Amino acid sequence: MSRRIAVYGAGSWGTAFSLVLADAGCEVTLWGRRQSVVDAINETRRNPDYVRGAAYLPEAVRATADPAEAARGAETVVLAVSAQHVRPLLEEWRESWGPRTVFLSLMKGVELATTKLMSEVIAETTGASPDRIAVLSGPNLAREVMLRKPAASVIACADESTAARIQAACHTSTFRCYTNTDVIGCELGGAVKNVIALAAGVSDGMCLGDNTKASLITRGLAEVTRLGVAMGADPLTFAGLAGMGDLVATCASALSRNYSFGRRIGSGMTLEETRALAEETAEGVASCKAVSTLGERHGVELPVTRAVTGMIHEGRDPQDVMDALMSRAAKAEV
Ligand SMILES: NC(=O)c1ccc[n+]([C@@H]2O[C@H](COP(=O)([O-])OP(=O)(O)OC[C@H]3O[C@@H](n4cnc5c(N)ncnc54)[C@H](O)[C@@H]3O)[C@@H](O)[C@H]2O)c1
Ligand SMILES: O=P(O)(O)OC[C@H](O)CO
Repeated sequence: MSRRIAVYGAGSWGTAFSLVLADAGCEVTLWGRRQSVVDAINETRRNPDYVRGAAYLPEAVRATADPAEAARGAETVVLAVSAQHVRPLLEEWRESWGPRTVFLSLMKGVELATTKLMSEVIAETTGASPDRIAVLSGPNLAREVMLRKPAASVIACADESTAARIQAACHTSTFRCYTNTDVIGCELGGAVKNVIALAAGVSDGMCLGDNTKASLITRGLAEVTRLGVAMGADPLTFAGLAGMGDLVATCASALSRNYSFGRRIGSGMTLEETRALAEETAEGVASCKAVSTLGERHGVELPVTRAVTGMIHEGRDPQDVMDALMSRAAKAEV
């Protein structure tokens, strides 16, 4: 008998990940907020609002706008809405899930109001224990995954057997999943790479060149590793798919919303103009501020994250921010 899985969020990643689950043999119920998106998926097997022109969804994916219907019979709940909006949704939906439901977060963000990671928000709102909460993170641009181009990812859970069960539900010939027990490291890697991708985009928007971008990415990796270690993560996680892997994909791809957002800022657009053009979720825009706060709380310096926060939340000029980064005191690399 195939496994039934509920995916909440019919945006880019929820839709593409539903295709992966169906390819792996699962029956998927995909919850979408808007009835028009749900109808389009059921009638055309495509999601024109988010992943235009991509592959057709398999018949094993059925969409609904009713969260309770999505939950029916599902042993695993996959969460793919924007990080800043998930808490009230979980509070609204939690009654429809059973006491043994396993949660898998696909979200890459830190809650601005509380500086909580998504696994913490899930634990607080649902009461689930750590062995029932997993996260998936890695270099996974939705459009490429939807076209079944080969990709890899990490599933992290404190309980190895839970991670292995989820791995079995989404491992396919084009989507290769690894397991890990470092939930904090994988989540931080996914959230902070969005912030560094904003910086990489700004750099490209300013035509600063590849040396600048490589330096920002590498020093960004150093700062997320420092923060992760201070928060209890394994530093090796950041050398893996959820760290370096996702930085490479996101900081170099025009498909990345965070990179594109930063690029527009760097090329001289105002924040308001940039926001108006961003149709989908660029999580780093809110998360940079939350990550800055985490750095202050843990006594960890995060110069690139601070620079991005300065540009996005404090109206600082990109050129001034770059000059300030370069004029920091000279120091040892590690
Ligand atoms: N798109 C990707 O390539 C990709 C890959 C890996 C991880 N992610 C992560 O997955 C998460 C979802 O991203 P996405 O790309 O699917 O975003 P998206 O913008 O394509 O879709 C966002 C989803 O959240 C829902 N949503 C947004 N605001 C809401 C609100 N106020 N109330 C209720 N629902 C709301 C939308 O209806 C939609 O289903 C993000 O945390 C993102 O960082 C995205
Ligand atoms: O489009 P972005 O910037 O949200 O990035 C998408 C994925 O997280 C890449 O792994």
